[in-house]
Amino acid sequence: MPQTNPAILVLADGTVFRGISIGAEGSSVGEVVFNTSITGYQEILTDPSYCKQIVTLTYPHIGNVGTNAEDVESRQVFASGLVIRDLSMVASNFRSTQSLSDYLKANNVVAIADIDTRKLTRILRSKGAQNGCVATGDNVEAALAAARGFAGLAGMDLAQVVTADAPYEWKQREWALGVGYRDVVASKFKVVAYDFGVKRNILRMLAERGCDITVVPAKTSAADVLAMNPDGVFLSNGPGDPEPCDYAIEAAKVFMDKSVPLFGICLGHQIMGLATGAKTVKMKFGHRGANHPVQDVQTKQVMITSQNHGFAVDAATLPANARVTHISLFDGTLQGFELTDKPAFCFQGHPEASPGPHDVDGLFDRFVAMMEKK
Ligand SMILES: NC(=O)CC[C@H](N)C(=O)O
Repeated sequence: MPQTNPAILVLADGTVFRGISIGAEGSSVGEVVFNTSITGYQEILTDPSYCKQIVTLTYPHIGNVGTNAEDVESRQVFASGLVIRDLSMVASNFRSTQSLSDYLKANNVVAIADIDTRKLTRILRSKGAQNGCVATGDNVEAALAAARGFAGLAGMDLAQVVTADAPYEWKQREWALGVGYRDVVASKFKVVAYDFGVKRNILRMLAERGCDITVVPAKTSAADVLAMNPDGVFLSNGPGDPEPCDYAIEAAKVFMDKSVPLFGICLGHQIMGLATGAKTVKMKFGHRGANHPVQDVQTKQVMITSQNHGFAVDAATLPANARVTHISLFDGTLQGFELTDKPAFCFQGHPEASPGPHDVDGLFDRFVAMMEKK
């Protein structure tokens, strides 16, 4: 038998799960959430929107394809911890360069396996998301105190924490088998993308469609962006509560006012909602997974989407010039809207997938068409 180190996950309500450590030594706090995706653990770990969240994967068997240097959505792991049922004993994939456990250790991520993730998920679903602490060892009291000491995500502006320090150019297109990543050769549109915690696959999908992209830090003013003379502005996904991101909400108002083609995803969608005067709310346990049905309310078409959010725009508070375009078929919450008098639209889920289905990637084409028209 290989040697195993004990680890615990303690929820703020006092529930204790005992398992084994499969990552770094130490402890970590955050909001405990669950994701129902079957694949894509490396993309999930490196999605900046998981900053200050401990991610539970409901799929029971994780790690079977190992990890590699390509399947990353940002510069580092952002999830505050990983919780799984069973770690695969072997990593078997032609692209794998490191086992999941070694990857977690190398990236200093505290992670626990061998716990009843079904029980945990049922607790989170019935009581709602709650704060927790994952730690190596068995100091339940310290972990409980840490879990209860975590302030929670409501009111937390994390976009300014994870964003890039300085602007940079993005050239990389989508990954292709046997080729890997290639760079854009000729581009048609100049896009400025706000980095609130941007996932790389969004940038890759824009580059694939002929966009020359300058990524800018979260607090870049609208005036500085307009001085770059963009054909369109993109507002990215990101962690935390959208409401305190007043700098971004102000910038979005300016782009709407000046009729600059504007596209927002996830946190970007919530920021656009707030910019129209609508309100956002914290959801009970949010949406995280790669199998969420979303309906286009005009065509009635149902698409299976990738999701990762814990806040939502309250559709009832949207102004008269906003038209609801998409709703979640799980709970009826708002999934997308557009302005009827401005070239601006947004989506709550993740059209870039990574991981997940590509049913909604037409939204990227829509953004390009909007810039073309302009
Ligand atoms: N993926 C995202 O952009 C998440 C947005 C926001 N942090 C939320 O949880 O709702």
